[in-house]
Amino acid sequence: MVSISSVVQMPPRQRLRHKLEFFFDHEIHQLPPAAKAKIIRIQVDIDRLDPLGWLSQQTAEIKTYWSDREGRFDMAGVGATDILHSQSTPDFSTVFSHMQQRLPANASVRYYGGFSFQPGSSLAQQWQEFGTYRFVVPQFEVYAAAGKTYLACNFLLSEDLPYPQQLAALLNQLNQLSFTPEKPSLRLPKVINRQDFPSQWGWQTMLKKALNTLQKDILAKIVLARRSDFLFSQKVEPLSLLMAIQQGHTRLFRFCFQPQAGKAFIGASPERLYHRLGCLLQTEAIAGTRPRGQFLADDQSLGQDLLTSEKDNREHQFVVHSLRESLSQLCKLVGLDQAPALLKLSQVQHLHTACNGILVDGVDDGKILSSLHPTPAVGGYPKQPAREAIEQLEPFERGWYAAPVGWVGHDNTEFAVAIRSGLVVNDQLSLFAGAGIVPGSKPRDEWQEIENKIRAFTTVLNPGQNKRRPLPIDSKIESKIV
Ligand SMILES: C=C(O[C@@H]1C=C(C(=O)O)C=C[C@H]1O)C(=O)O
Ligand SMILES: [Mg+2]
Repeated sequence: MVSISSVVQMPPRQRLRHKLEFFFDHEIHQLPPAAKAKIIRIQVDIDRLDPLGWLSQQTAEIKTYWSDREGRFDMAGVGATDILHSQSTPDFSTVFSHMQQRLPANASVRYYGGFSFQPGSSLAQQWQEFGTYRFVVPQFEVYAAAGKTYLACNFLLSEDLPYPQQLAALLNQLNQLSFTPEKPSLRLPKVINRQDFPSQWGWQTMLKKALNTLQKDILAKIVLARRSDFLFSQKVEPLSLLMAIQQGHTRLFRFCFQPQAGKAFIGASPERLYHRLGCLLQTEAIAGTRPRGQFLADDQSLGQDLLTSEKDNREHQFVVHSLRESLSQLCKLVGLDQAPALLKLSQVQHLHTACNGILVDGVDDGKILSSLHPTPAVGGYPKQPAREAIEQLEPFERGWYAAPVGWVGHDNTEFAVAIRSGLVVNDQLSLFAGAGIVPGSKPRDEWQEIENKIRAFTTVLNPGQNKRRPLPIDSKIESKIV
């Protein structure tokens, strides 16, 4: 028997091992049968540890990272206790209810993952492992919240194996984790080639077609994206790239979904699709863009220009209008900002409108997600013709770009919109970003707008290029009436 004081001083692995052994020896027998069918989480407090840095040192194939925009928690996950994964069209409500059945009433147990942008369409080869949806409960987590760090183990009990064997399997996995004090490497291999899809010339042609359709058709806004492929001199570590693009204290959703070694979808998105806590729903419109200025004065004048731009406000209002439409169906009470404010990020500034609601009884995540996604911030308006036009016009498949990614908890769900994101496959990175096209859009300006949006990535890929003085990154949204 180990005394309490010696347990406190033990390194993380031993502490978790003792707690797991204690659980299997004593506590498991008192568990009600209903609890045995759900995910069980055993966790210990550990000394402060950066979850992302820790994750980058793990050798596991399956890795998951999620960092909350509001700074509520950071989760670095290794392995998978449960995986929901499919290549076919999902029924959203069934996917969510499957997760809910296995989630215990423990707020920190979550499924992490997402859906593809067009879950109704087949997936290109490079997105197969991600599927039309993929959600994972990590086997082990380094989890940081409210100034504390934890090491946690999640597991499902099996009825077919004796408990000692199940414990032994978990301890074996625990032994594979690494806890080295070394600082993770931020070094990225050299970029040896960049190719854009479409090319700048192809973009002009594509936008001409889109602008023609906007004139003739019922389509009022379409968001078109570009893919920029980077080839590195050697394999690139997705988490090193994610660490490298962490700039200042910008409030972003940062994520990495790595279903297998050498393949990961990473990103740092400013945009929330929705957050649900019980019946409280939070969503937002983010659309309309200017770069950040070099100096405070031109930064402010770019912001002012954005707030008063007729074209950007038009782009923005399609999103607001569509949110209003969706929330009028989903909610019994809706609150919306009266006018857009500026959201300042490290490289660009956007128009932002916050939107909240109280859900009608019985509205589940499946209904919320299928009603909101894709918002006209990443799809277009009206939604269906916009989706079809995107499929026709874009020369690549979006896969998980601009799709809902996030987590599902016991009575709490959050999805971000997976923009400012990239797919890493061994020595290649495909970066994605798009721009809202409305009548009056100029192909060259929209090309540049996208270039600005991926600058958080491109500055770290080409060190020395695009250097500019960092301006204050305002974490709060500057309220101004247009
Ligand atoms: C589609 C993207 O961004 C969206 C398009 C914006 C715009 O066109 O002004 C602004 C923010 C996002 O809603 C992207 O970054 O890929
Ligand atoms: Mg725009």
